[in-house]
Amino acid sequence: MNRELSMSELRGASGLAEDVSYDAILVVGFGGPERGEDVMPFLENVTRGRNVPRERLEEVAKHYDHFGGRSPINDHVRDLIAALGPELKRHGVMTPVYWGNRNWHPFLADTLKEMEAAGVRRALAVVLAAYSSYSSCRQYREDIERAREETGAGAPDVDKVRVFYNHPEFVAANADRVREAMAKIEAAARPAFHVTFTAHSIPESMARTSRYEAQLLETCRLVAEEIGVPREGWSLVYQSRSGRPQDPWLGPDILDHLRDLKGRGTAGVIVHPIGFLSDHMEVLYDLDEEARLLCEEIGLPMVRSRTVGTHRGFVRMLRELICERLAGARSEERRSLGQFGPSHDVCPLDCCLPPQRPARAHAAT
Ligand SMILES: CC1=C(CCC(=O)O)c2cc3nc(cc4[nH]c(cc5[nH]c(cc1n2)c(C)c5CCC(=O)O)c(CCC(=O)O)c4C)C(CCC(=O)O)=C3C
Ligand SMILES: [Fe+2]
Repeated sequence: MNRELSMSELRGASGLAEDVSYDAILVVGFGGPERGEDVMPFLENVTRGRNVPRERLEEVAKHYDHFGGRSPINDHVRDLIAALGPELKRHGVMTPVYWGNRNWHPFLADTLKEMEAAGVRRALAVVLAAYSSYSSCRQYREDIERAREETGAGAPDVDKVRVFYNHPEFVAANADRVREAMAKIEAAARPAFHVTFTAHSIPESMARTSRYEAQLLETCRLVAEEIGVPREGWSLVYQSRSGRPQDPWLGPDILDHLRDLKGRGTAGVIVHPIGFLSDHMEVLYDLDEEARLLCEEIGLPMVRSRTVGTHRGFVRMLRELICERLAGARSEERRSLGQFGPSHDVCPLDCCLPPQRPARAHAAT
């Protein structure tokens, strides 16, 4: 069988009475700094072992400094959990909700220790990333495993909910956000506006080991369909490119795309960050500062649409993803739209493998 066995399958295979229940939910975030002195240590955590040049780090540090060293992302997760808890209770789910981040406090390892102390044996992780890639799937799982090792023998088992890019509630929530943005444009001008979906760029070597691009395109297509925008009326582009300039990353870059739209005589643009779940630093800086400034320079009217954030439908979807797992592996309720079907609960062994990093064979001359 070409996939990792979950603890429940292992227990099932051993013939022991199978307990498919989880005794905690673990929300897993990216993490972000909340004060100036945390910016550099945070950036070092994010980029450890990753081929990101020092100059890029210093540049990104300035983005954070621009906002007083505070990323809003942790507040967004606090708000999301504050909405998710009552939503679960309304549906009879009393399971406690914990929160741990990959790159900043509260760190996963600290949360797992707290969970162990509270007697949690088995947790269901809600990873706050909608699409599959090494960065947005496997790296979260690796970081959870590292945190479990750090916690020791008593660390809870952690399974992860499926990626939800094609969940009807996710598509509908994104469509709603684009409609909100459209409402800000005068009705007569609206049809001439282009809808530009943006996502975090990743190295092409990373894109090759996952379904990131295909999933993004699918979500864009489904959202465009829901809001009635024809194929020529929308584009998927990429933002927040990092890494070394000589390594190819997914494009087109949003800034080149905006210039191109202007060149084609487009009346205006709605920019929707479909690749992100909240209006965090990559949205506030790379879109609201950088892209907006360019649009002002070239005279292209731009409306930035909001991410799903705490949209009620998005919160409902998270509750549904949790409930379908609590209901047991054989649950028939796995909603999805489009051509790909619901993604797997348990990642196959080759899911979102790390990119092949260029290795230096001999000293550069
Ligand atoms: C696919 C993807 C998502 C979406 C899925 C998900 O949400 O997980 C995402 C989200 C985010 N990325 C974020 C921040 C950063 N990402 C960086 C760097 C990188 N991201 C990458 C990919 C992604 N990133 C990659 C391939 C790199 C290169 C280094 C590496 O190979 O890992 C860097 C380093 C500096 C730089 O930009 O060079 C920072 C600071 C924040 C927090 C914002 C805040 O603080 O408010 C969030 C939510
Ligand atoms: Fe990132």
